[in-house]
Amino acid sequence: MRKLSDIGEFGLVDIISEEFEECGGSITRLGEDDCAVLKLNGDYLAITSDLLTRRTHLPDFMSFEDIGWRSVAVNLSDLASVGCKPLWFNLSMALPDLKEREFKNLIRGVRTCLDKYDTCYIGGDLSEGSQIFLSGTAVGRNLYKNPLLRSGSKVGDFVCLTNEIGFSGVCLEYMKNNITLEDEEKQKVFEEFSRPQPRLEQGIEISRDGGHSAIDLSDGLVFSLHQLAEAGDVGFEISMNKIPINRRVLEISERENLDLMSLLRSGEEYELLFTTSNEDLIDKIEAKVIGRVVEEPNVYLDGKKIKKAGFTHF
Ligand SMILES: Nc1ncnc2c1ncn2[C@@H]1O[C@H](COP(=O)(O)OP(=O)(O)O)[C@@H](O)[C@H]1O
Ligand SMILES: Cc1ncc(C[n+]2csc(CCOP(=O)(O)OP(=O)(O)O)c2C)c(N)n1
Ligand SMILES: [Mg+2]
Repeated sequence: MRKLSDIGEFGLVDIISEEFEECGGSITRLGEDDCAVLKLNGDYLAITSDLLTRRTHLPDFMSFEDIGWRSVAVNLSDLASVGCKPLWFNLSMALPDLKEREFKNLIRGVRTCLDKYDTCYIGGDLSEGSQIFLSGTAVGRNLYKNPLLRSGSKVGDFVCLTNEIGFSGVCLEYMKNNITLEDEEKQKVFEEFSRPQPRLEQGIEISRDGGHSAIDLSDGLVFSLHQLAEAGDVGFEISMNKIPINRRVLEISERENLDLMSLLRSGEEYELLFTTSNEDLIDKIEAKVIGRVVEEPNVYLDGKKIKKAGFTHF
């Protein structure tokens, strides 16, 4: 009998999807987008859940405040990727017997992130547990009746990223392979990892100014390119030299002999990958064009197909 690790995260989502009919009011299908998007009285609402566990998502260098921040940010990033403004947030927690101060710091991190993005805390649940386990749920609304779905890419569109990437990959290399980082580099890498910035402003502008599709990079650039291309039944032609890898990341990679492709697969980054034909939008939000949408399915990097690989659970 197969076990979950033989089936993998996406196989498991398929098993769940087979069990349920399409849901009235939902314009997304189970497993296909970063959020469920629901049409209600002419409005588009988005709802998403993302969870964090100590072993998989929360390295020891993170403070309790960082952990609280991150539990909100990863959920708001999903709302950003469908171009929705966050409204409400709910957090369920299983916790070991922490010190009161640690718990208060965690909650302060939650509050700081919610305040930054003008989102209201509305409830949750608490249980004791052997390890930290935080499951957030966020609800948002699309102001422009143009929720960004993964399926919307059009041939000829520009393929874009909202900002530079790369720190999460360096962080993973540091933790897995113990690469050498100077103190200041280490501090920057840890900070970038601990405080992801959901790209809500850009996501909302992309939706307003006619963006066609979007996804966040939580599973890594390479994986997300494949997911976005597949969902739109199109292909992407990407130029390696256009991918905006942070200058300091490049310096570290060169010095430590890191493989750039593995950095692009690392995941746990929260920039948006999106498609649009609107060059004014790209200029306005200072997005970086990394390639074009083409008819031929698959993802081509400098003309060569790249394998769909990234982080998956189980
Ligand atoms: N337990 C589940 N039940 C139904 N759908 C799920 C479940 N877990 C994941 N999914 C769906 O699979 C897709 C990918 O999930 P996830 O990796 O969490 O998305 P994201 O990377 O955008 O946070 C989403 O559409 C999500 O709703
Ligand atoms: C510092 C660090 N540790 C571990 C990883 C490996 N990793 C890549 S993606 C990922 C989890 C992605 O989060 P997930 O729970 O799939 O988020 P979602 O896609 O649901 O938003 C992990 C642990 C990493 N990239 N960086
Ligand atoms: Mg995932």
